[in-house]
Amino acid sequence: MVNISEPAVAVRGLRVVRGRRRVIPGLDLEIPAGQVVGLLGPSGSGKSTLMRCIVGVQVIEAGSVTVLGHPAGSPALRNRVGYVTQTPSVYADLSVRDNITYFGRALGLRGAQLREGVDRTLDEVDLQSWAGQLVQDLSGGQESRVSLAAALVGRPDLLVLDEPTVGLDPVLRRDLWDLFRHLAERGHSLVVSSHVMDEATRCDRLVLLRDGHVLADVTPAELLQRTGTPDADAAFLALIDAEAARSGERSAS
Ligand SMILES: Nc1ncnc2c1ncn2[C@@H]1O[C@H](COP(=O)(O)OP(=O)(O)OP(=O)(O)O)[C@@H](O)[C@H]1O
Repeated sequence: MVNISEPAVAVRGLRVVRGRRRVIPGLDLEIPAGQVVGLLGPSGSGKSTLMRCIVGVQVIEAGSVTVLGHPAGSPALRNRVGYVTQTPSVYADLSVRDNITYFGRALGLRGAQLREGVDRTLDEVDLQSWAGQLVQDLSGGQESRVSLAAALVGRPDLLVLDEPTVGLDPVLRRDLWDLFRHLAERGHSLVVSSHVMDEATRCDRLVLLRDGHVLADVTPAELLQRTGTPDADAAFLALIDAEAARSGERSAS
């Protein structure tokens, strides 16, 4: 289990170039352990890039990313960090149960522990009744839940989820956010990206990104209080407007 007095993730002076663009120009951030932290921001703001840095699959230009006390991507983190990308990464020609069993086994689960882990995870992502179905015969939302299950089955200390609720109906979205909360209460740390601002209120903490910068790193209540707005959508727009006004003042002076 994670030591919750230490941050789950510490990012210092991070710079990342993708293609010819510096998409993260210098970012410092701490993600506390045992919380659900939302990574929010417009398309192209750098959410997926930052997540790739956290799981250690992104080449970085400068800076450091420390995860659970180790450099991101270290072998010591292999079984401790779960990552779900926007594109489902499971085997289309295997059943739902066989996929989750395969990933559980790869993470070292065996025997009764493996069977119980697979059943519990199928329940959590609400796929028990689809367990015998081939993944290629599932809907997009069901397939993305199989990907989530594959990451969940090993009970990683840190779960990094890139837009896990895209394409899901409101009931499933609510159930998944309840599951994230339940995992955080058990000491797991979660970083969840989203475009959907109303999901912000389900997080313990919010990191709002824009153009690879941290625009705000606050609790949902602080966000509304700071901006004097009624909801997260309006708050985000208020922060963007305030930043544009500041940079306008800087370039005029
Ligand atoms: N493979 C790549 N090569 C070059 N540039 C890239 C690549 N992937 C992403 N980028 C650029 O990096 C920037 C950040 O992209 P990123 O995918 O991290 O944003 P995002 O906030 O996750 O967006 P979205 O919400 O649309 O998924 C964008 O300007 C994007 O065009």
